[in-house]
Amino acid sequence: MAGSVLRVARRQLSQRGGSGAPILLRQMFEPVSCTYTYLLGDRESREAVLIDPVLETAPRDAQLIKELGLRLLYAVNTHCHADHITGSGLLRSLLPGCQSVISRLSGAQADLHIEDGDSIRFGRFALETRASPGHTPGCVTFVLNDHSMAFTGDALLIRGCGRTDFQQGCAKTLYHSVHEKIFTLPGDCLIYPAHDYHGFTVSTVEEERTLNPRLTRSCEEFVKIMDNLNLPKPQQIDFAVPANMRCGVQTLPPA
Ligand SMILES: N[C@@H](CCC(=O)N[C@@H](CCS)C(=O)NCC(=O)O)C(=O)O
Ligand SMILES: [Fe+2]
Repeated sequence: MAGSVLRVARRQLSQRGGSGAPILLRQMFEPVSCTYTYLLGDRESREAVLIDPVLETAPRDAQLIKELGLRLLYAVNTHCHADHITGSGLLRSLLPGCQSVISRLSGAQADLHIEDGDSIRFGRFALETRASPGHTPGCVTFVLNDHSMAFTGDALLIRGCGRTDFQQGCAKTLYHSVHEKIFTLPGDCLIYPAHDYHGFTVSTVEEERTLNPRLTRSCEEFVKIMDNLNLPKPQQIDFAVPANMRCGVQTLPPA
């Protein structure tokens, strides 16, 4: 009895932000590319960040941010997306004060370039940047500072992972990224991916560590699986990648 009460108390604590205060979290969906955009905010300071916005749904996101009385500091990208145009360039115009963010290794334009170990602060919270290359060389995973949730982009999907057959992808690199940068997080750490094609919304480190059909295999077997996915290329790749190298807009005016 005492043990179960303690476990519940621990879980409640871990679902709060690093400061002990509850974080504001919204998961939003863009149905054409099946992309999840995440809004995280500090209820006290009203500072917020948006992860992986999509061009077409950026006006929706901006409206929600205004309705909730939040101040968007950063529109961040987990990587240079191949299947949709990022909304980060449009959001910095719609919400003055917002800065676009992407990893330096992506080679893409943005107001701020981040690297492994960098923190993105908003109010009492912070997102730690963990380089998780393999799907692309510049992929990063964002981990809330209390390690209660991770935003894995396309490195780790629910029961899957990002493909490695374009944008200088590398299956062996992805395998090591997931095992070393994501599977080392606490088992009850929530996994929020950039996409889902099967109707799932969230997973945990423990679930993926034990049930992911690709990443529970050896590295050698994983590479074979990834070499034989034979997926059609994303419909928007030919114009999305060049656009995303420019933050999703033609020119990047001053922030
Ligand atoms: N049909 C979609 C593209 C689907 C796709 O290729 N998804 C990528 C992630 C976005 S770059 C992926 O890595 N998929 C892995 C998988 O196992 O499905 C479209 O045309 O946009
Ligand atoms: Fe991707």
